Amino acid sequence: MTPKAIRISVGARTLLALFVLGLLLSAVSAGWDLQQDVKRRSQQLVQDLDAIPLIYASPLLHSQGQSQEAMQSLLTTILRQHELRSIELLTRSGEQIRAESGEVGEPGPSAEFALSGGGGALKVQAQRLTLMQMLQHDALLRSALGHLLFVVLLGLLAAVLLDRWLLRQLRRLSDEAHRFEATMPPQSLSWLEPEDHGPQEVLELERAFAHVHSTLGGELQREQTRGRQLRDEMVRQHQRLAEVERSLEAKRRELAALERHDALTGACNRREFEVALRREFKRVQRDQGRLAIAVLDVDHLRLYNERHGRAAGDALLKRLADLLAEQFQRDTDVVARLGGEEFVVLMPGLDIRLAQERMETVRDALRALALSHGALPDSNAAGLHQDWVTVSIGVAAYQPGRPYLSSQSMLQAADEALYLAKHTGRDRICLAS
Ligand SMILES: Nc1nc2c(ncn2[C@@H]2O[C@H](COP(=O)(O)OP(=O)(O)OP(=O)(O)O)[C@@H](O)[C@H]2O)c(=O)[nH]1
Repeated sequence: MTPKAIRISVGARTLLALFVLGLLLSAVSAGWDLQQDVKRRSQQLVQDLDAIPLIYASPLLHSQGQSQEAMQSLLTTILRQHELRSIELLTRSGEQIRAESGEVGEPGPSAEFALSGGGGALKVQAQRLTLMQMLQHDALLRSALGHLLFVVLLGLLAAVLLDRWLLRQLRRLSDEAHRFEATMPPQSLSWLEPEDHGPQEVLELERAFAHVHSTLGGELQREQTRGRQLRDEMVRQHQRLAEVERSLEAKRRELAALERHDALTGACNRREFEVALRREFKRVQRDQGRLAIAVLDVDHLRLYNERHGRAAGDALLKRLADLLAEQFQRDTDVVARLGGEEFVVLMPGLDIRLAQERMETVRDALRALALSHGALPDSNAAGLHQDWVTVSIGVAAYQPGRPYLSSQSMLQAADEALYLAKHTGRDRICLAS
């Protein structure tokens, strides 16, 4: 087993972390002690300065009776002995003698003393010691600082190891959790680098994470499948609804057509005709144009029904409606069944003569069909009647010089003309007067 293969538990790593913390605390404490020591040394320096006049009062007084070189030598000795920056003696005769260490850098504290017995004054200035100077002079301090550095380095090393062994893997696990995508397959241990040997707890955490991942993924897939099925069902229902709507629309159109057309013959019904008549009548009144109406009635339909049956009578009515539809194909023409065996044709733009001509054409076309009646009352009376189905027609027209007050009075005039045609022998056209 290589050293890398040894797994270190989270507990051990926590201990390591506590150790690092302890080291750091020791380092801080040592740094604090060092600072206090420096402060103490500064105070000591001031006290040393105060002691100088007391220690050297007598030699200084005595030296003033000697040569300047002797005084200079004494000052230099004191300077070196106490590691001063400078020392200056003002003799009682007013002479000024000075000795300097020649050190550069920041000056330390200074003090001035009057020498007892009228021996003049002494001015001293200490040298402020830098950390390096202190270290040079103090072996104990050097040793303390060395230990402090060692502890700090050890702490840093331990922190790096802690980060590599625990925190980095926890960070990766956290990243993985952020990138969590339930629809993607779980990545198992792939997020650990091959050379990584994470703590057991982290591996178990990762396994638990992968388990939750795969469970959620499965659940999500089931939900997605259910969602798809619901969507498909909705599409099917939507299509069914659309089919029902289409069929409803077709029925509605059929119904609308039935509302406007006669079920047996397919011609317009009475209501549709009346709407058209009112519309065209207003127009002709406004434009002072022409509008003709012809009312047609099958002659002796009752007898025909009795002879051939009602279904044959229906077929006859349908035949007549088709004939009229063929004859009147303009957009403005309206062919309608008023009820029973009675039809009406609305002919905008035609005066009474033209309408009569068109009706003659209808009669010719009906005759050309040669629909045998077979039950006409006088069919056997030679020369009076042919044995064909015939129609009687009454025609009325709105035209200049022949206006009607209303569409109804115009229709009534056509009806009266039809009545006349019926009562003057049928199979003919009568014009409204
Ligand atoms: N087959 C069929 N017959 C109908 C229809 N509507 C009405 N009739 C018949 O048409 C006949 C109309 O009879 P009448 O009013 O006496 O008129 P007619 O027999 O045609 O004689 P005239 O009109 O005087 O020439 C009745 O017998 C009705 O039953 C229908 O839709 N189909």
